[in-house]
Amino acid sequence: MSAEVIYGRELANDLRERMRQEVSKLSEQGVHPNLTVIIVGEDPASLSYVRGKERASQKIGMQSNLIELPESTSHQELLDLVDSLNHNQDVHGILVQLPLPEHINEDEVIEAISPKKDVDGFHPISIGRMMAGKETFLPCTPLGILTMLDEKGIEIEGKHAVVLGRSRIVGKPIGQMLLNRNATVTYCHSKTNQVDDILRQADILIVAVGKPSFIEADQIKEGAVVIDVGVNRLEDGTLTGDVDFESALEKASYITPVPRGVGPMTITMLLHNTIKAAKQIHSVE
Ligand SMILES: Nc1nc2c(c(=O)[nH]1)N[C@@H](CN(C=O)c1ccc(C(=O)N[C@@H](CCC(=O)O)C(=O)O)cc1)CN2
Repeated sequence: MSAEVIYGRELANDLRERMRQEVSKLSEQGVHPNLTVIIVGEDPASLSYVRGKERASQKIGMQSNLIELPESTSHQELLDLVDSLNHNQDVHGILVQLPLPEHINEDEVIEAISPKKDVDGFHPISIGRMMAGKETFLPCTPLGILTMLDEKGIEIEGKHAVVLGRSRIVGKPIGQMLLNRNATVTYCHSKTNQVDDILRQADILIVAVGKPSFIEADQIKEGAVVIDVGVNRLEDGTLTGDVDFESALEKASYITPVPRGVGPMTITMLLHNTIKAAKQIHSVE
């Protein structure tokens, strides 16, 4: 078998074109969706992601503010900034780029963001609503993954989905979101026993561990759908996923590449959530 490769980049481009039209319609109604992104410090990867978010927003005609703060910014200064953005009527989406420097308490900062503007979907209220299966902002990477599966017509209900990784951004929420769609979900992590036996049972395998080529073909069930969320920069500067793409290609039915797979969908879903926030705040359709 040779898997079909799911290119998130292509789907992201189609979706962003539709969003561009939506933003233009909203502007005619006097609503100008605004995404404000805060970055603290100068981590090169994070800087590149936030600039990507700014570019993507501007390309679809959305207003975007990028606030770059020095590493020395205090916890209180960041909380005060978030508070002022919560009260700023012109701002619809607030995103604080993670990770934050160690002296800042990430949880407190996330909890300070108004749930109405929580376009990352990381606020405990958003997470709680997601767990209850209620309408809310869903975290961008998992939402991008579900959108890719749906776009390909891949059945989720009744399937055994195995999630390797339990991060706040990807692992935990994607498992819950697949459960909400009636998949049978198993989480695996660094302390899981006999992990390979579990991985080989996966109809849908989500890998988000941040270790280059961690998963090889012999850990994958024949015909599985393999979603690679890893973004690992190698010493030679190339980017690779958590899955050994070439060998997995022969075993899977569908597979996402790195780059051009899940990554571009993350930013696309952020734009989607910001448009949704603007519509909700202004009560327009
Ligand atoms: N507040 C948040 N912080 C972080 C998030 C998040 O969703 N919200 N996710 C990650 C980083 N991230 C977005 O912020 C992100 C990672 C990767 C990509 C992406 O498009 N990857 C490309 C390759 C890009 C490259 O060449 O480096 C791909 O996979 O094709 C987008 C966004 C952590 N922090």
